[in-house]
Amino acid sequence: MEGKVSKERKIGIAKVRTPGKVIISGEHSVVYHKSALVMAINLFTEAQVTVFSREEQPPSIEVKIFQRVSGEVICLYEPGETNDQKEAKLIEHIIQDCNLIPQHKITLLVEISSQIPIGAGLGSSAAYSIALSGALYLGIQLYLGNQCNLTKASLNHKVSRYADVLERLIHTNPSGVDVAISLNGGMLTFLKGETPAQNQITLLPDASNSLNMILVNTNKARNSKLTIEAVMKLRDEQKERFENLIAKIGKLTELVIEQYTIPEQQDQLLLLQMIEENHFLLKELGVSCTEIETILQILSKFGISAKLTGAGGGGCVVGFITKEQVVEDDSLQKELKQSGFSLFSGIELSQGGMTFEISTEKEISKL
Ligand SMILES: Nc1ncnc2c1ncn2[C@@H]1O[C@H](COP(=O)(O)OP(=O)(O)O)[C@@H](O)[C@H]1O
Ligand SMILES: C[C@@](O)(CCOP(=O)(O)O)CC(=O)O
Repeated sequence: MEGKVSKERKIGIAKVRTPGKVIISGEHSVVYHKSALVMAINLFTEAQVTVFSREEQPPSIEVKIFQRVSGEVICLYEPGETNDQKEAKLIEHIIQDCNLIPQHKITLLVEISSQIPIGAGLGSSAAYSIALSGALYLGIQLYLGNQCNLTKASLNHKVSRYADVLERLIHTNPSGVDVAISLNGGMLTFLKGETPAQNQITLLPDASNSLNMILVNTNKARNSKLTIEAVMKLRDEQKERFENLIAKIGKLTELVIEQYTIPEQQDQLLLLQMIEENHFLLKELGVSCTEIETILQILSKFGISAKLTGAGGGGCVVGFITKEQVVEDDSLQKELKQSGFSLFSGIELSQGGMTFEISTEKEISKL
């Protein structure tokens, strides 16, 4: 990619890395101001930006976005023909917010790479929004020579606002929970406020629970936007039924949060029952599908309590077992595979959230 910009002076490189997530309880109801419990997982999206200052005319701020998928490089965004794209709107927003005047001659080459499957309910859109926003912001700061003034807090603040802009363009009405967990990492509870500034985020540093978690992908790609819109349709067409279901999921989630935060109240079997009840309510809300139900049946044969995670309609199922429970992994894997599903291996909590690395000609700094 560098060959394309040989007449330009390289200023530096910045990298942003941020995790995906699993919603333990509260998907959909979180959009309607009920609490959600969510954890970051060890699958990451990374964006690397290389910053060039151009010498030749005309002045302009050029951004190109590439994605690396299985060794192949695909162009996601180039200036010119694709200006109605969501990425173009984000770039415009960040340029304005950074007061970058068009007299500048700057090229930002962004390369995205991701371990998070897209459209699987594991927060790929939020991780993409954060990684891209962070890379663009850091690229501009590098160009302006402002990198020494950056603090982690100010970066988090900027990136959460920018990522929210892109998430709104990808989804219809995101709650903000995915951006919050990806930025912070670990485990947290999230309550949507009337404005994003009023969102309540409570980090759960010591949230340890005696349950083990497994993750299964239906391999049925779907779009969160459509599922969120289907729930909005239910709200508009069957108000009472919708409100009843959202209230029940909200209450159940509060009880699940207690299980994770009040050690004296921990009751593994009760928690497993609540996971199953949560799935039943999500199914009633209309966001399950045949593939998810088939996975639930398979998992139940192995004694695993499970629910869909994320927007539903496809995507992933999260299953829980007690530490004492023994599951025949090979048989489970075989049965899931035969039906076209995949069991993730090695998925665990990611304590860290978004991280940055900046390198100029002279220095390397990590934030
Ligand atoms: N790594 C990525 N690169 C480019 N776009 C992405 C990436 N991840 C997510 N997206 C965008 O987000 C959309 C999927 O988001 P969504 O339906 O919410 O699924 P998920 O549950 O995985 O977040 C994609 O259609 C695409 O527009
Ligand atoms: C359905 C919802 O609660 C979670 C969506 O998660 P995902 O996009 O499927 O990863 C929507 C939201 O909170 O914005």
